[in-house]
Amino acid sequence: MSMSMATKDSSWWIFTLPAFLGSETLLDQYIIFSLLAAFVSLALLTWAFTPGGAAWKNGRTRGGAAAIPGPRGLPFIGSLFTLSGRGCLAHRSLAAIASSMNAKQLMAFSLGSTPAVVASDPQIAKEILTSVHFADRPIKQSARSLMFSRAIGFAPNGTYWRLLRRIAASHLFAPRRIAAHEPGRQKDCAAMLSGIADEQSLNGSVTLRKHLQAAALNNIMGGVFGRRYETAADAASPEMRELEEMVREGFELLGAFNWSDYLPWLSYFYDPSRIVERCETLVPRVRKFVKNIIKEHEERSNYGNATDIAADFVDVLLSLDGEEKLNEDDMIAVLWEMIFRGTDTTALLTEWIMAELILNPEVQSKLRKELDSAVTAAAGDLTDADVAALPYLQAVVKETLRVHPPGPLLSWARLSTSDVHLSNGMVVPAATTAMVNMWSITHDPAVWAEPLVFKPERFVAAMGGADVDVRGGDLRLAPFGAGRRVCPGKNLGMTTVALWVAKLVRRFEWAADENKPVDLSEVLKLSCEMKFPLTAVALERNVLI
Ligand code: HEM
Repeated sequence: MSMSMATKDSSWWIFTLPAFLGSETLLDQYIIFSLLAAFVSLALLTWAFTPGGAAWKNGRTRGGAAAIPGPRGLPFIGSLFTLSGRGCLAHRSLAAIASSMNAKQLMAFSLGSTPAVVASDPQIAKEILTSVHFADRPIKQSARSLMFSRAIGFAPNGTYWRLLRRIAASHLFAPRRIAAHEPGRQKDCAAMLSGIADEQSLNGSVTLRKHLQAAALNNIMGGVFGRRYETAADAASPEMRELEEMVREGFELLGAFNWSDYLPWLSYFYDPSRIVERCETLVPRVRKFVKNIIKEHEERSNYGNATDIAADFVDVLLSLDGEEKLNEDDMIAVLWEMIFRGTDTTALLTEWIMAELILNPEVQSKLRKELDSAVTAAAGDLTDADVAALPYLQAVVKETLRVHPPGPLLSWARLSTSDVHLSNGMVVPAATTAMVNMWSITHDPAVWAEPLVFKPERFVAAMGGADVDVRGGDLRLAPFGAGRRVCPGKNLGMTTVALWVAKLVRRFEWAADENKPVDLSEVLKLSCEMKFPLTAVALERNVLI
């Protein structure tokens, strides 16, 4: 009897739902269920018929004469997995998808509810980076929490951002300011070389990264804060420890992939890396640290002297008057940002260069020959000016920027502020996040012959190569971006790296460590760095440096 009842009416359990869900009537439940089902079906249907995924609904990819192709990704989250995950190399995954979909010029994809495009073609990349409608950036939650929305990199395009760029351009990055800080740079470099020599004689090999990071931090701290940590005691001081720890934590927070940036509702209950909490802990530490330095400058009260060519950037900011005067929080944001932008990029680019020089001994000896004859000609130590005039050295730096661009997706994306019409007939709608896959362009055989071969000669005019402008003028190789938001630190970065490489190669012969062969695997964090820090044998040469 009970058996037949069960078979006759197998939906009896529905009548128990109101009790479980605490609802008064069954009708409520049906309505909720139907609405939910309708919503999910609609979302799935939208997703199924939308190139680029759900964030591109309502035909947003088809605003121009040509539609923007792109992968649908997964329902609701779109292509988030392409960018997230441990060991994920987003530049390579995006390049592979763009190539398979014939979407190198421009590809649409969805990052949760955020519509995004990526250009892997020099012409379209140029149009995006130089467009006035792409002069904003989307800002991550961590960057906003760490005050970066008031710093140069994330400040929206407008009066405040233009003011910051102008101040930085004339007081921090102008060629004469860079030249004025050369003595400090030479000192940091000399300290790095002796640290390397000591480690080599102690261990028989050198792990280069920590030496480069310390020199990079000192270089920025010197130019920006007027403070260097030169002696062993300085380097081990609690202040330096605190600084290093804050920088490391900041890098981790800014580099971490945060799902809530693209699925904002997740932030209410899912924050596995505790990003919000960690930012809240870090900010007061940063404030205290930077405020102390500002206070010391104020007490010295000679910042009226900021026109002094060797003044540091704190002096300059303190000396601003009237409408240009920044409040304390803005100053902290701007100063703190410089440390983040300026340290890892120069250190990790130099590490890639040294790795390539070890793997390509013939390039290393050719470079050393050029350096040795330059020292003879300069009748003394190598200066920034000598180094800038060495074509092979400059070509080695450029070739490394090509093979290992530190920001393979140019690090910080752009945001369109109105519809942008491109020369290929496509239209990028307003409020779209745009990336440029510089790595894909620099590895494209249609753009560069034998793209996987490390060949600095391709940049030396006298060796049949091309003199390519890497500072934003030629989108075949624009590792510093281009347009009005191009990297303002490009000259400082190039000068520093070229000087370091010149001195490293002149003072030591570099060879692979047999126990730890050079491994060019990448890891993409805030920038793209060597996954396994470079360890090498540095044999001291008998030269005056
Ligand atoms: C090898 C060294 C470096 C590389 C490869 C690099 C790369 C980049 C890239 C790709 C961008 C985005 C550009 C764009 O959107 O078009 C950028 C922006 C920026 N970089 Fe650099 N950078 C380097 C060194 C530096 C240094 C040394 C500093 C400062 C001390 C610096 C400060 C900045 C700032 C403030 C921005 C934001 C500009 C804005 O949004 O207006 N960079 N950098």
